[in-house]
Order: sequence, then C-alpha cells, then structure tokens
Amino acid sequence: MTATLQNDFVATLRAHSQRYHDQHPFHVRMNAGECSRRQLQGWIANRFYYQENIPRKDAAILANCPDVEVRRRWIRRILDHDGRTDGEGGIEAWLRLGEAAGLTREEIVDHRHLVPGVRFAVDAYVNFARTRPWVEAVASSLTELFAPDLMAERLVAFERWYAWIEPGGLAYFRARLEQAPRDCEHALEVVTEYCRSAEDRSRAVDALSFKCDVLWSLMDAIDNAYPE
Ligand SMILES: O=C(O)c1cc(C(=O)O)c2c(n1)C(=O)C(=O)c1cc(C(=O)O)[nH]c1-2
Repeated sequence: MTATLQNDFVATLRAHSQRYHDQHPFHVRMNAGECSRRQLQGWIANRFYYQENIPRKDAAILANCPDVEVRRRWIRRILDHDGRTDGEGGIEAWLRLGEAAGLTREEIVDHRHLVPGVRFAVDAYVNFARTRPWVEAVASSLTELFAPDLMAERLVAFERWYAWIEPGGLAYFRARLEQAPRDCEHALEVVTEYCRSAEDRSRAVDALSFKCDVLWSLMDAIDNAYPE
C-alpha cells in the first residue's frame, strides 16, 4: 500500500469519531452532570455486560487469528480484563465502580438490571468477532481510538458532578487511559498491515461502522430504560 493510500485509510477510520457514542445524548447529559443517581447506576449495571464480554470477544479473535505475533500481543487484553487472580483486572474494577456508586456486586453480576437492547448489542459484537474474519474483528475494536478523550472527560465530570461516587471507584477509567492507546496502536498496526486491497480496507471501515452502531444501540437501550 502506498503512503497516500495508507494515510487515507487511517483518516477514514479516524473520521468515525463523528459517529462515536461520546455524542450520544445520554453521554452528553452524563458529562454535563445531568444524570440522576438511578440513571448512573443503570448505566453502570448495564455496561457491566459489555465489560464481562470483552474478553470473550478477544478470545474469539485469538481463536481465529493464525499470526503468532499478533496473538502474543492480543492476549494481554484478556488478562487486563480478567486479571491474573481474584481481585485484579478490569471486570473487578468495574464491579468496584458499581459498589462505589451504591450498587451491590450481586445485583450487577446477576443481570437483574440488564435490559434486552444492551444484551442484543453486546451479543452482536461478540458474535461478529466469532464469525467474521479476524482482521475485521480487530478493525471493529478501533473505537478505542476515540475512547481516551471520553474517559478523560468522564473522570472530570464524575469528580465534579457525582461526588457521591467514592473516588476509588474511578480507577477503571484511569487504567483505560493508558490501556486504550496501547491497544488501538496495535490494532491499527494490524489493520494497516493486513488490509492490502481496497476491498480489505472497505471491509475494515464497515467493521468499525458496525461497532459504532453497537455502542450507539447500547446507549439507546440504556437511555430508554432510565428516562429523565
Ligand atoms: O466507556 C467507554 O466509552 C468505552 C468504550 C469502548 C469502545 O470504544 O469500544 C471500550 C471501553 N470503554 C472499555 O472500557 C473497554 O475495555 C473496551 C474494549 C473495547 C474493544 O472493542 O475491544 N472497547 C472498549
């Protein structure tokens, strides 16, 4: 691929920031301090389903990926979320966020708050990674290019507007500020190396569009379940 084609490809991927869920009305209200306690708790309990399924999605990518060097780096994502032992990892950190916001572990883990639209959106993402070519699944993870800005904004918003959430609960977002850039740098390397033809590139762009839709649908479902 020539340098120009590569730059255009990366620019097209990055332009998907315009469709990222940071612009969803629920996130806009969240970051403006307009969410109630119940709405934030609902968001945390529902987003847990995304968090617990991310490692299963990444395991599907590993299962479909024949490149040992890619697998060696990709596997770290699973450990980041699952931890190496009890009490570690992103899933645990998300449960602590829930506790800091006044939820019990039990009510998060047993899915009593999980709404159908969130389940369908997350299941669609995992299913995509299981059934589509692995490079497309890698491309679909590239929404993480846009996540750090949202995390930084969220950290400021939570400290400012939702002081009733214990500050220790925000550790998850701080960890993602470092993990997301590292992860998406690798994902970008993979798609630029493997997407050689115009058709490959177009499929990678479609995969990222699909993922933007997953995240947007997830937020729509939460927004509908916890009206103002
Ligand atoms: O809170 C967010 O807005 C947000 C967004 C995303 C994303 O853009 O997919 C991820 C995360 N958080 C996240 O915490 C996370 O671990 C994660 C993994 C992935 C992925 O697709 O592999 N996205 C995201």
